[in-house]
Amino acid sequence: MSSSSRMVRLPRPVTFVTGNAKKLEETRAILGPSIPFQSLKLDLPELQGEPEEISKEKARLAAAEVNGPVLVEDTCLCFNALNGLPGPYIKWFLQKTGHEGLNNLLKAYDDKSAYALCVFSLALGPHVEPVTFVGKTEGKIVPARGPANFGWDPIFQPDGYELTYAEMPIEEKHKISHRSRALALVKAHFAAANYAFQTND
Ligand SMILES: O=c1nc[nH]c2c1ncn2[C@H]1C[C@H](O)[C@@H](COP(=O)(O)OP(=O)(O)OP(=O)(O)O)O1
Ligand SMILES: [Mg+2]
Repeated sequence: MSSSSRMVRLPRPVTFVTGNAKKLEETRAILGPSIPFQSLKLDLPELQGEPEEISKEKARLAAAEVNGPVLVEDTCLCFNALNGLPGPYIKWFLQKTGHEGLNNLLKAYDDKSAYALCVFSLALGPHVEPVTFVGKTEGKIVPARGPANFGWDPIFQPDGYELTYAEMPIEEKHKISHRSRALALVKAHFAAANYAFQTND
């Protein structure tokens, strides 16, 4: 069998759809040239449910919008003392209560442990079932330390580190982050799938 017959041809490169510039920046840095992609800034709806289902539904909506192959991701910050909440609702909790409010949520509990989840979904087109890739990093919630450049980075201290995500050099975050772990699986998927992108040039 020739290698070309095993190729899945896609009409154009994948579009990473996100309204979050920092996600895009990190994803570009982590992927480097490994997967060629375009990006589209679009505020997709904040959905409810389990993380993988939310991410898949985001991909379906994005693929319908783009009418082509898309990559999306949904990020959760889950507190063990709260059985995984705020989880996918972290964006609103952060926006409404801030770093201090998030710490206060755990005041009643000794257990400050938490994990960051990143769920990427790839949909090859509007009518193709999305596939998901999950990356998880365990840590704990601490009073904010470090520059407030990206979301809840100042209050998340990964296990095995004395620094919060915000205090680490970005390369250090990428070594262990929920996002780079999920993207390692995306990369492996692309390497195995041997997609061929038709380009216009
Ligand atoms: O590595 C991270 N370090 C710190 N904060 C982070 C990280 N990754 C996402 N975040 C924040 C952004 C948003 O407040 C929430 C996730 O919500 P989420 O819906 O996935 O992101 P979003 O609405 O900003 O962008 P999108 O258009 O891709 O849905 O956690
Ligand atoms: Mg969102």
